[in-house]
Amino acid sequence: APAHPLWPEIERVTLEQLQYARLGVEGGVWQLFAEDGEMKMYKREEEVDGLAVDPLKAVHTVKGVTGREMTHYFFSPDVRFEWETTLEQMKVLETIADDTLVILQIHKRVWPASQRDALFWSHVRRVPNDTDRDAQDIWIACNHSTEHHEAPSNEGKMVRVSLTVCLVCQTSIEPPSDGGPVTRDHLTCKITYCSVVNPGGWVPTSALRAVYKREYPKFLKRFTQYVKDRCDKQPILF
Ligand SMILES: O=S(=O)(CCO)c1ccc(-c2ccc(C3CCCC3)c([C@H]3C[C@H]3c3ccccn3)c2)cc1
Repeated sequence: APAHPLWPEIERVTLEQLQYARLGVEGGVWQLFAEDGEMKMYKREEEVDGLAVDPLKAVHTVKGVTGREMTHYFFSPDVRFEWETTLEQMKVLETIADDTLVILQIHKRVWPASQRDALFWSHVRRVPNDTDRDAQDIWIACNHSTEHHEAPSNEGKMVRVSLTVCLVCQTSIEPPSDGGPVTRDHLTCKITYCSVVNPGGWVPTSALRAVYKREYPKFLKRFTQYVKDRCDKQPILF
C-alpha cells in the first residue's frame, strides 16, 4: 500500500463504510422520507451539540451501467460540476494516487445557512466479491473530511462542514438467453449512498432538514441520470 500518512485512515474508513452500507436499511431505525421510482431515501434524526446531523441512506437500482462506471463518475473531479449543482468552487489539493485525492469544495450558499466549504479525502476501490462466485465485484467511492496544510483555515469566514459519504455499487448481469453478447440492457447496478454531514455551525434544524429533503433526492436522481447518459452507447467498463 502507498506510504502516505492518510493511508491507514483511508483504508479503515473505506472498509467501515462498506460494511455500514451493506447493512442496508434494516432494524426499523431508518425513516423513509423520499421515494422516486427505484430510489428510496431514508434518514435518522440525530443532533450533535444541538445541530441536526441526520445520517442519510439511499438505495437505488439503475439499469444499463456498472458499479465501476457509477463510482468512477462520482469520484472524478473533472466531471463534478456536470452533476453537482450546489458546488461553487472545487480544488484538488493533493493527488495521493490515481484513486485517492484530497479535495476542497466550496458549496453555494443554501438559505438560511451561511456559505460552507468541505475538505475531504476521496477514494475509489474495487472490492473483490469473495462470497458469491458468479456475482460481480463491488465498487465503493468514499469521501471523508480531513485536515490539509494547503486548505485555508477560514478564520471567521467560511464555515467548514465535516462529512463522511460513501457510494457502494453492486453490478449484476442477466445474460441474454440466446447466448448473445452482454449489452447494457443486461446490466443492473444496485446502489447504496450513505452520508453523515455535520454542518459545522448553527443552522436552524427545521430549515436544515428542509434543505436535505429537497437537495438529496435531486442530487442522487441527477447524478445517476448523468452516469446513464455518459455511458449510453459507450463500451461497458466492468
Ligand atoms: O456526496 S458528496 O461528497 C458529492 C460531492 O460534492 C457531498 C454531498 C453533500 C454535501 C453537502 C454538505 C453540506 C451541505 C449543507 C450543510 C449546511 C448548509 C450546506 C450541503 C448543501 C448544499 C446542499 C446539499 C445537500 C445534500 C445534497 C446536495 N447538496 C451539501 C457535500 C458533499
